[in-house]
Amino acid sequence: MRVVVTGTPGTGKTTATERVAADLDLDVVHLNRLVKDEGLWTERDDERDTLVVDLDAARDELGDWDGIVESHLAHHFEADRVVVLRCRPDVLEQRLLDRGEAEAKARENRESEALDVILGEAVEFHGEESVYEIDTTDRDPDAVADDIAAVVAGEREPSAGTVDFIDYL
Ligand SMILES: Nc1ncnc2c1ncn2[C@@H]1O[C@H](COP(=O)(O)OP(=O)(O)OP(=O)(O)O)[C@@H](O)[C@H]1O
Repeated sequence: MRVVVTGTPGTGKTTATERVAADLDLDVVHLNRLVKDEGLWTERDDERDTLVVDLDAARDELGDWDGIVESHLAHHFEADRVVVLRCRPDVLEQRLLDRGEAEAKARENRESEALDVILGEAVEFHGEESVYEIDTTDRDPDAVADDIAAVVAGEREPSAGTVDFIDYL
């Protein structure tokens, strides 16, 4: 079973999937770490202080994977189920600022979250029947991890478009 966990930076993918890995004894790939460790990028985006990921090289590196891949780019990979973590944009912006991100980056991600950018891509690439949206606002990481585990176990119905953050633009 291949499950990707995607979502705007700050929705809590790394935090929640670390707990799922511990609870379920599953392999979890944190793609951002793999990209850095293996040099799977093409250039540095100095303005955004990020690396431009080489998705083909990342696909090759992952090979015939099983378990969970976590990243805001994870929905670009083939998968059986696609979890999209969501967070109310003002809360998301604050989480990013608390994590030490630059104001411009926090604001950009707040706007992207309000516009459903990643959810839209996930549905476009995989179809609504494969997408599971989980709102992490006001929920602790263990509760989010339980919801992801329920997707892995096949105990949740697909859901997309269940949150509406457009008023937070
Ligand atoms: N459920 C939660 N409630 C409150 N804060 C959270 C929650 N999950 C994560 N956080 C905090 O929000 C910040 C972002 O979390 P995390 O790094 O897991 O997000 P991410 O989606 O993996 O981000 P990135 O895509 O940049 O790796 C961290 O400081 C983390 O401690």
